[in-house]
Amino acid sequence: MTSFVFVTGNANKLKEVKAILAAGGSDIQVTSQAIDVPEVQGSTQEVAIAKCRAAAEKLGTACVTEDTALCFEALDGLPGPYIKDFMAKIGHDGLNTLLDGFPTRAATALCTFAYSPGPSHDPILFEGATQGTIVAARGPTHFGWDPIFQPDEGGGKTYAEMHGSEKNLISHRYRALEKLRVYLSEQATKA
Ligand SMILES: O=c1[nH]c(=O)c2ncn([C@@H]3O[C@H](COP(=O)(O)OP(=O)(O)OP(=O)(O)O)[C@@H](O)[C@H]3O)c2[nH]1
Ligand SMILES: [Mg+2]
Repeated sequence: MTSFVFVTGNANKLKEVKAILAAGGSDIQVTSQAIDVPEVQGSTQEVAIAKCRAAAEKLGTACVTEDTALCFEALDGLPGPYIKDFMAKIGHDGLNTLLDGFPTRAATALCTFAYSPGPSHDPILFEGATQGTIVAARGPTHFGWDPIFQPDEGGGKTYAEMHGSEKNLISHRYRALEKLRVYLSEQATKA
């Protein structure tokens, strides 16, 4: 059996991670720690590495962190890793308005899990992406920008309109977590 400490302050992320692993029949046990770690500016990979490194130093043990970015094609990938601040300041309507006048509303939801074997080690990254379109908000509003992201594979529904089990089959988080799961299973077999 494998386990990891997931450093996140986001209850929705934790819930989805547990649901995705359970749906896949994985025996990986997840415990969570809501410690505050700084998030630097930079590429999604630089942000993920710095956050995981800081979390491992603070915890003094191996850990997993996760960063989610929402990248607009028309804006060359922005807001990207800064989506949290954009959501907080301009919300669903503002994010839609931002794209008015551009030829495309295409967007990529990008999830980056980072695994650190412990302090002073380089974190390893696992990325997952889901392509979609930014639309006027539809569906329940309990998780971030779910109501304005309509994945290409979602049969016309936004993430928010999907049942959790539906989102978890095609989501950026599912795709990245699957790579982490395979890596941890391989490590456990080697040990
Ligand atoms: O609609 C959504 N569907 C998702 O699947 C999803 N995953 C993350 N987010 C939001 O995007 C920002 C990422 O920032 P983020 O990666 O720094 O996360 P966070 O600060 O909330 O938690 P953490 O850093 O403690 O893990 C935050 O506003 C999250 O709420 C999502 N919104
Ligand atoms: Mg964060």
